[in-house]
Amino acid sequence: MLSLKGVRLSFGDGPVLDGIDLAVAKGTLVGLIGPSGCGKTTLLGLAAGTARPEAGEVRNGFARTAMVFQEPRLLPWASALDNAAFGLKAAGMARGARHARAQAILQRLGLALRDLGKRPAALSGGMRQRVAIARALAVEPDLLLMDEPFSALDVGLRAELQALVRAEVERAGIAVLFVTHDVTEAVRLSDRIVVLSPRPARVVADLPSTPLDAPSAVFAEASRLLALPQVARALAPPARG
Ligand SMILES: Nc1ncnc2c1ncn2[C@@H]1O[C@H](COP(=O)(O)OP(=O)(O)OP(=O)(O)O)[C@@H](O)[C@H]1O
Repeated sequence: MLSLKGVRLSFGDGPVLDGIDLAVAKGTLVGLIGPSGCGKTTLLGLAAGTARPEAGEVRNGFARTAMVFQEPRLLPWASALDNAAFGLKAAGMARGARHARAQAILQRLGLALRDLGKRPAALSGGMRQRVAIARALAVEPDLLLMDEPFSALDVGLRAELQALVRAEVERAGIAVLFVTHDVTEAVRLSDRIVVLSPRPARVVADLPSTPLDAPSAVFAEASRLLALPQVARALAPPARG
């Protein structure tokens, strides 16, 4: 279980998060939406343990937490296979074993055998993000934190990769907390959708959800959610001025 209770965190220009209460249980997929700049990435940092709250409490009771970012952050000199196996190498796993595990995951995520030896510069953006996701899954996390992991991808590819990731996390019973600006993504992946207010963020809605696949069902549910004022506010484009 990951739990945040009464969490506050400020930067020089005031509080970013204030009074955040949020729990993520084993094996559940929680989508996090909120206005631009409200503190979603900061919240993931607290969950990952890279930041500490100034008030309140963050408890991460999961054994292994892995992270996927919006951009792949791969080692440019290493092959797709070595990038995917990076966490396993760091953990001391022998070369043959780590390559076998990384290869199996890369192939399930849609990489062809011929691509495994290629460096990131020779891969498409979609393939690079598959490698980044494989790197996170290879360490067999029980909590996966993802910060807009599909937002740089084309719409068709996005839906394909969302379905593949959902199959992987459901297969392994991984809990997921992911940030998105795309309500259809939240609907495709989430068991719960948590909505944050503008900065300083707090939780303004915590909505039960059921992961959906059929496009008509996804769009119907997305429209229903967008009719909720908190959701519409969370996904509105940033005000210009
Ligand atoms: N290290 C930092 N120092 C100072 N301010 C920061 C720092 N990191 C983030 N902020 C500020 O905190 C606020 C929240 O940032 P954060 O990246 O968590 O928001 P976000 O909801 O993920 O944004 P977006 O939706 O645009 O990705 C922003 O106003 C940002 O400028």
